[in-house]
Amino acid sequence: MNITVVGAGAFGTALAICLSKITAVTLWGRNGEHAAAMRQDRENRARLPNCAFPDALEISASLQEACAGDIVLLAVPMQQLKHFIDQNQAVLTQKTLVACCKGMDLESELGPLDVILRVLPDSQTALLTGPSFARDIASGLPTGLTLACADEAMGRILQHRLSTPTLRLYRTQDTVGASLGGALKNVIAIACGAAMGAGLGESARAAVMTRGFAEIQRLAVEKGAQPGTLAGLSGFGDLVLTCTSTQSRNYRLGVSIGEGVDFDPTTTVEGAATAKAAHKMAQKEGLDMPITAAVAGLVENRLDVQEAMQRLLSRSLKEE
Ligand SMILES: NC(=O)c1ccc[n+]([C@@H]2O[C@H](COP(=O)([O-])OP(=O)(O)OC[C@H]3O[C@@H](n4cnc5c(N)ncnc54)[C@H](O)[C@@H]3O)[C@@H](O)[C@H]2O)c1
Ligand SMILES: O=P(O)(O)OC[C@H](O)CO
Repeated sequence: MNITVVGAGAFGTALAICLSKITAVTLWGRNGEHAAAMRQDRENRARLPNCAFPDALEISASLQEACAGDIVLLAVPMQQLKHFIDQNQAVLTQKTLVACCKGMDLESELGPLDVILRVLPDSQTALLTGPSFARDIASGLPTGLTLACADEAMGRILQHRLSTPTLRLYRTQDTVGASLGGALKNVIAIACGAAMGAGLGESARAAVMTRGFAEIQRLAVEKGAQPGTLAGLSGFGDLVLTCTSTQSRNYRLGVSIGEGVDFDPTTTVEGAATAKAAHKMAQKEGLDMPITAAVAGLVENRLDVQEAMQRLLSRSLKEE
């Protein structure tokens, strides 16, 4: 049975390359010229250069044609997801929709699955998340991800359909925990990058990462997540990767903020919008999330790193 990957960015391309080694996959991109170039070059030079497509991988610019199978992986940026689902409801009805994006919708503060279900309430949905860089997955390096699906039977099916010899999926029914862990780790990665970019040191980064994890747990548990999910790949695992690697765009945005240099505004950096959405949500819930508030201030240019760190350090002393 065919699997469709929607979104010919770095991550969609990496998943398509990896899965096409075990099953029939069609990668759909919205831009016809880009799709034609990928078909001719047998690689995605724009988003994931030097990762050759397996012969079996099909490329299409027609969503109708690409969505012939039953499973559709959605690898568009979080802030584009609602628009994409709205525009393509007819094609997506009756499909099992696996969101592969990380973040919270800025307008509604919803995660990917709730964004989908608001438009297509009867859809079967799941979330694929966890520590992974597109290039690692495409290169066949060993990777462990979380497949979150509220329906256990469907979760088992997807776990088996989407695992490969190098991509090992763990299953959970806790979609809230998996979603919020993946969304909020990007916010903390921006904070860690900012601390490093400003020369505050690795000890400061470790403190920000750890106290950031406490914030992730606080908000996610309030929203119904299980603490064990946050300790897993989708939470702690992805936090560690994203807060410590210059491969991460969220981390690199933070470094640029800390260094006071410009960052390419066209780069997909999910943590920027998510920081604003999470800050709003925390305020509404009356939750203390000072690092998230600081990152919202940094990305909105209301604060600089020294002010943000001063605010964090001058808070009243407390129990851990
Ligand atoms: N790159 C990674 O290493 C990685 C790893 C894990 C998860 N993710 C997640 O995957 C998601 C996508 O990230 P990416 O790295 O592929 O980003 P990217 O910037 O490389 O690509 C995004 C793609 O989405 C397409 N797109 C944007 N709006 C669209 C729309 N309305 N309709 C159809 N297509 C649209 C763009 O044309 C582009 O091809 C993000 O949520 C990210 O957090 C990325
Ligand atoms: O490049 P980033 O910061 O979007 O991170 C990519 C993945 O989410 C890491 O798991």
